[in-house]
Amino acid sequence: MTNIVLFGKPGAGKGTQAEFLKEKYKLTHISTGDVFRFNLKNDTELGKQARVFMDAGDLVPDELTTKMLIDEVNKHPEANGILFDGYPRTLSQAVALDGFLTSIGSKVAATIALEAEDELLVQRLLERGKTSGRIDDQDEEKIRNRYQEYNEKTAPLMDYYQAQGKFFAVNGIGTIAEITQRVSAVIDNL
Ligand SMILES: Nc1ncnc2c1ncn2[C@@H]1O[C@H](COP(=O)(O)OP(=O)(O)O)[C@@H](O)[C@H]1O
Repeated sequence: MTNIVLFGKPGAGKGTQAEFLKEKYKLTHISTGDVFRFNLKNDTELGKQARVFMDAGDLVPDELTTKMLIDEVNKHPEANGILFDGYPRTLSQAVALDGFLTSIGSKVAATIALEAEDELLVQRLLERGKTSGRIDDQDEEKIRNRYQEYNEKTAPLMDYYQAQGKFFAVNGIGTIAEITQRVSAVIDNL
């Protein structure tokens, strides 16, 4: 199983790249943001619990997120490999993911970060907010809060994966195809 973690700030293009990479490498794409939004839309119990955090641009608590993630992975026992998009976002989630993958005889092969500056990303999100209907993309203050969450809770994961020799950063600015190319070069070298 080749499990890849796609890493990057909000708006870095993880979801866009995932669409191409999952086809190219026959991976199962799990986006925690998409799963949460599906639950919000369908007003499930999980959706009810996650809504207040998501709408404010806060991270959903680890326990809830990790349980949901493990349930998602378990839905795909036949997977060739999983493309994790939006998980892990905290150290506790990264440790939980390692523990879970070890328990099923697997591991994270690489964490690939899409890099771009905050100012460019905030503009991208505001643009996306005009059409996506996502409440968390429509208000600059909520967007800034997501960056604060990222800087405080998610950025430390770079060191975590670097210490395991699994962290790769690629330039996230360019055409979609150029960036797919850069990420592919990392995967092809694993
Ligand atoms: N791993 C996670 N841990 C906690 N909350 C999460 C996680 N993944 C997604 N969420 C919640 O869903 C929201 C949207 O996720 P996503 O679409 O991946 O965001 P973004 O576009 O900001 O990268 C996050 O702001 C957060 O509230």
